[in-house]
Amino acid sequence: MTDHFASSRFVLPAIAAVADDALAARLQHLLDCKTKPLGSLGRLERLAVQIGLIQGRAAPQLVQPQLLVFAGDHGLAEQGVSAYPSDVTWQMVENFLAGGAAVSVLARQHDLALTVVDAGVRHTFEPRPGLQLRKIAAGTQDASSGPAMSVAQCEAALAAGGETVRERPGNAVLLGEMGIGNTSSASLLMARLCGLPIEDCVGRGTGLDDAGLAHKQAVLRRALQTNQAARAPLEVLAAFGGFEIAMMVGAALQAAHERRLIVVDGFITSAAMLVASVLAPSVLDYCVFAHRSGERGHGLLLQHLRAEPLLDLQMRLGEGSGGALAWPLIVSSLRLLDEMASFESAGVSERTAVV
Ligand SMILES: O=C(O)c1ccc[n+]([C@@H]2O[C@H](COP(=O)([O-])O)[C@@H](O)[C@H]2O)c1
Ligand SMILES: Cc1cc2nc[nH]c2cc1C
Repeated sequence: MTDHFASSRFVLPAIAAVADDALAARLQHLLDCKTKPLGSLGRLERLAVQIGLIQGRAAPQLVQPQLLVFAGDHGLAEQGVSAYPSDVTWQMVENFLAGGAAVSVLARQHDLALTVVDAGVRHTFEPRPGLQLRKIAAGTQDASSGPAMSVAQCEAALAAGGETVRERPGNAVLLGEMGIGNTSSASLLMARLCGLPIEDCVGRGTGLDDAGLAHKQAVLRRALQTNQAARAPLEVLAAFGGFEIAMMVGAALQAAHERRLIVVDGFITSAAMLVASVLAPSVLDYCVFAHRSGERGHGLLLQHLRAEPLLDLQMRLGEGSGGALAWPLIVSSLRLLDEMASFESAGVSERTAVV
């Protein structure tokens, strides 16, 4: 346990750093022996090495990938910081479950087990398969007039996120989210934890126009001012909130503890990984950042995390859609490591030594 948790019920899971120079060299050697010019699989080679290190073996495999979409509502949305009304959050949860959302299509296409988690939606859902009811409260409080949630609620959300992962099988989790107003939460977390001007961290979210963006910036400046005193990681998370964001933090910490691969989606999911990395820096060893979202601020956040996203499709949808799209690339990196012939086995001439 670290100091942050001195008086808390949430226990930070132990996370091992994945550094193993001998295994990294072995994995790279295996890739270098494959029938291809040295290094020619580029980013896919680093990906295969990373997953090998996470699993601590030279023949890594991915089994039963779990796509977890955490949903929550935001009191801050009442300040007009989104182009859409809060009701879209619960309506989209229904759409995820009915199979009609982008992430539902992609999860089907790529055989990803999709679970939607009600982290704090302002709506009562009927229980059904594929839906986990873990509501902390019916939406957060308005962060422009006080903390979005109490520290106790924040801890409960972290714990619930961890339990969601613990209960699921497999060795890979893809994280996604749904919550009208949550780009505001993500921007506030980024500004406070990275020490950046809020203007560099704010974008148009679901599609604000210029006036809407200016208004959003003014509201977020007020939220930062109101929560001026929040500096410790858990206080910052509680102040700027998002029950779905806090649950993604807990889910990532638990996944890394269990040495599972974590596939990170867009801006909001990355902000959750920022919080997780402040609590436990080695969590980033377990993360693959699926894409650079079109949301202003995401590029800078990825730079801050020293993350190298796999894709840039100018998407800004969330839901875990970027993670689901990156999944086949991740699988391919391991198939290439496993199945490609070596120069020796295929009888192909090796690189000529330059004299
Ligand atoms: O993933 C992203 O980068 C991303 C960028 C912009 C918007 N979103 C999605 O849009 C919603 C938040 O946007 P907003 O404008 O309501 O703050 C939320 O449901 C997110 O999943 C997601
Ligand atoms: C329709 C809609 C779908 C979404 N999916 C994730 N965020 C979203 C926001 C809106 C508005």
